[in-house]
Amino acid sequence: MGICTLIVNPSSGGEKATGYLDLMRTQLSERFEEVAVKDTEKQGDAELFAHEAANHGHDAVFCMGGDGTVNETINGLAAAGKTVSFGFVPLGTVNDLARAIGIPLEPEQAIAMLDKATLVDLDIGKVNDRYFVSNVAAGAIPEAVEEVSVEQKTKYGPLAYFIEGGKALAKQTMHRFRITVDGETFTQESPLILIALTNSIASFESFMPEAKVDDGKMRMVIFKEFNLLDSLKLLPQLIRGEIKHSDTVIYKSFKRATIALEDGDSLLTNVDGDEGPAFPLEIEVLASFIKVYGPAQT
Ligand SMILES: Nc1ncnc2c1ncn2[C@@H]1O[C@H](COP(=O)(O)OP(=O)(O)OP(=O)(O)O)[C@@H](O)[C@H]1O
Repeated sequence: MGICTLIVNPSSGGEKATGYLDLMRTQLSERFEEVAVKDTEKQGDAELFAHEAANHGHDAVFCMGGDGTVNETINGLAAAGKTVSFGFVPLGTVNDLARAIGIPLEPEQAIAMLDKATLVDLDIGKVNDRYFVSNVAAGAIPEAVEEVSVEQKTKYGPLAYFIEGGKALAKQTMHRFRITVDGETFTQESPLILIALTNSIASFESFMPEAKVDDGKMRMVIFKEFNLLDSLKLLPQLIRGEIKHSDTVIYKSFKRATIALEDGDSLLTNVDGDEGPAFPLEIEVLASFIKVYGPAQT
């Protein structure tokens, strides 16, 4: 048995969370003798609540929310450095970690899954002083993602990111990066660098099919300057999950990397869907760092 904390972001996914609270509380009561529910009110609350729960010796921390809430909860747990199990009900637009682990995207099913859930190992990433569970992006796409409005998300769902991202890539703003990947240093001009910890990026599950949640590695995809013909070649490769074979990208599988911006521009980064740290970036994978409730293995 034991004690758990349930962090709820009432604003996530069009204010769906509160409607599932009773169901989730009942489910957790089957496993834990005490369930402490904490509602978030603003940015940083989920991180603080997770950190407190870990320091108070709670056995597990769950959250209900989108990727932002999941990221904050992981940051709170990782910074506390205690062994606390993690679980979540995906309520956002994108839900990349849920897709990677195989947690149902339908909240009722995700809650029901906890009945027979098993704890699985999960790699997490660290970029400068922040932790992440899914991806880091630098370049045109992160600049564009900041522009996606709540109205666009509601109307188009994850497609909103692709529309804005596609428009931004078409503009082809190149930046000069100095990159070190597991000891190898090179310089490359690129409009976009993506670092993926799991298979799914912006809800696109076949982006990196070879990425497993506990393989102790990350993948870096550095897009080269490309013309219309290149992008027509790239699209089917993307859809088939073969981006690593594309000659329009440089692909690296790695454990540790640094990325510096050489051309003096400032450039936004995006970490798990929200604005990330400034350059230079120091990135590393923390293999099997946390245990997460996932579907029972058959
Ligand atoms: N009570 C609240 N009211 C409004 N905003 C909140 C509240 N609590 C937390 N937040 C904000 O919600 C953000 C996280 O939202 P989250 O990503 O979980 O859901 P979402 O935006 O619906 O999902 P997605 O990003 O997948 O669209 C936090 O960064 C925080 O700023």
